Amino acid sequence: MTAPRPALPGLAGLQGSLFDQDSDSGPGPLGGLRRIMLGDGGVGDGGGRGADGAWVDHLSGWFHGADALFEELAGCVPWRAEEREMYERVVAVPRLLAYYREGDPLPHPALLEAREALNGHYAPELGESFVTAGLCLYRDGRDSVAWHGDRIGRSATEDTMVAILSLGDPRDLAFRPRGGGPVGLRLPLGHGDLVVMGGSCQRTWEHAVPKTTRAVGPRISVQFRPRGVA
Ligand SMILES: O=C(O)CCC(=O)C(=O)O
Ligand SMILES: [Fe+2]
Repeated sequence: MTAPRPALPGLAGLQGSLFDQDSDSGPGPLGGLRRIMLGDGGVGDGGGRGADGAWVDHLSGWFHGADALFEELAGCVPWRAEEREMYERVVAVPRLLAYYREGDPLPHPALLEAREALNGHYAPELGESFVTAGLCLYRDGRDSVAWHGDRIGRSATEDTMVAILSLGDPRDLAFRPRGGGPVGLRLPLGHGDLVVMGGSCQRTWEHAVPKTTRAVGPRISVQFRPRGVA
């Protein structure tokens, strides 16, 4: 039996030692980004998969003052519980959500700075800008997101990018080839980390945040996407 949980996490769950004390939150330089190729000779290529042009960029500790940002987002974002049709069934989504469409004011100025920094770095390669922001709150290790690709809209047929700022307790972001198979990459996302999924990643690979029995507190994921990608 699962214990009932409050709609919002208690911030007491946060481990103080994990967080820096800087109250001014913002993105740092992107020079330290590391690109990991998926398939095609990269990770998860055990089955001799052909070139699929999927990649993931990762940068640990991109954000400074990430604890202040976490607390402000946890407290001021209008988090919603949702149901979603998945595999032709309606299921409760085990995480809380908020969505900012193109042109909507973002809930914190540091997220605007993050988006500007990402656009400055990636727009030449992406050919457009990140414009929407999806926020997810994983209250504890029972919250998760199942295997999926962000394939609603243009990303069903075109290469694109989805950039994620991870805040709060660490959780793994796992990757496997579309349709199943062994996990090709398990990326532990820490407080203030940046991960960017690019190329054909949404079409040819799936990602998930698996449930964990580890004692983890809340995590917030901020996903920046271009127009028409969800
Ligand atoms: O929690 C994350 O960082 C991943 C979220 C995700 O994959 C999604 O919302 O599409
Ligand atoms: Fe996703």
